[in-house]
Amino acid sequence: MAVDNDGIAVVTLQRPPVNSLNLDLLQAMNNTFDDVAKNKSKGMILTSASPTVFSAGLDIMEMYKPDPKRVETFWVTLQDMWLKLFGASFPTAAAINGHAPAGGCLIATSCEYRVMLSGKFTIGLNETALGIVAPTWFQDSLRHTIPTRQAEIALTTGKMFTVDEALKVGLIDETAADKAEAIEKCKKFIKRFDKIPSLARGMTKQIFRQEVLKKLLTNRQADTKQFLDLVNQPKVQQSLELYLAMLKQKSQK
Ligand SMILES: CC/C=C\C/C=C\C/C=C\C/C=C/C(=O)SCCNC(=O)CCNC(=O)[C@H](O)C(C)(C)COP(=O)(O)OP(=O)(O)OC[C@H]1O[C@@H](n2cnc3c(N)ncnc32)[C@H](O)[C@@H]1OP(=O)(O)O
Repeated sequence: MAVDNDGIAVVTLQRPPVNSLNLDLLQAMNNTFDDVAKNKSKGMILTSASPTVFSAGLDIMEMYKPDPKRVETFWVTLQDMWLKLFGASFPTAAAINGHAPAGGCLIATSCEYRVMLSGKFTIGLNETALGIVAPTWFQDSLRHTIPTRQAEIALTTGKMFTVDEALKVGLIDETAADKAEAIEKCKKFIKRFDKIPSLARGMTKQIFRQEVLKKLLTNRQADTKQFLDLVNQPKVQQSLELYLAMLKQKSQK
């Protein structure tokens, strides 16, 4: 992860090849978010070092034949990451310079503003298409971004939106021709708060988001248990094995 700081922290996800979210990356993100808060940055922009993938979502290897202690830590660290990002009092934006499926879409929708590169990229919560259920807080992040009806249809169909579709439904706010332009547009969004007192801004955001945050905070243990029960089901392990094989086969073509 690289952080450039000119008052606005640009945090670059840098875990080749596809920025899949494993325990180490999630821990690094949490430390970085804490630093951004401590350094009193004006705001934070999340982007990717990959030219084609913002993030491929959760690292499936963390869930396939998992070590019991590690997979639990993995999930709790993912919950922490979401609580810190969705609940950040400082302004957040995502410069989405590539595909953003599942957990990649979760990161983007946890931010306050999204600029995505024009091109053949897709973004969405595709969980149902994989035969799994997007956790409540994944669903809430989408519902917080696009109208409820479109969110329900997108979630139940596991829809991956093209850039044009994402713009039309409000899943992204703007498009950009390249990464530099996407970052500039995100900076412009964050600079809109230059004349707004930061305490009032931060508290307003937290009040606006508190219902959704509280849902996970009061249900963390049940949410973790639900995930662990699901991930340890033989049928889910079988699906993960097939999915990994499919991804591998595709990457070797
Ligand atoms: C499936 C989970 C089932 C049950 C778990 C139970 C509960 C789940 C709870 C929470 C919800 C889950 C949220 C998630 O985020 S699950 C992850 C969903 N992600 C995806 O479906 C994306 C999969 N990847 C892709 O579609 C493409 O890789 C992508 C479009 C992002 C990029 O394509 P590109 O052509 O650029 O790269 P590839 O050649 O496909 O991949 C390169 C390399 O990376 C490996 N890879 C890709 N994605 C993942 C991943 N998410 N985790 C681990 N590894 C991944 C891929 O296999 C290739 O590896 P290799 O062959 O070794 O080079």
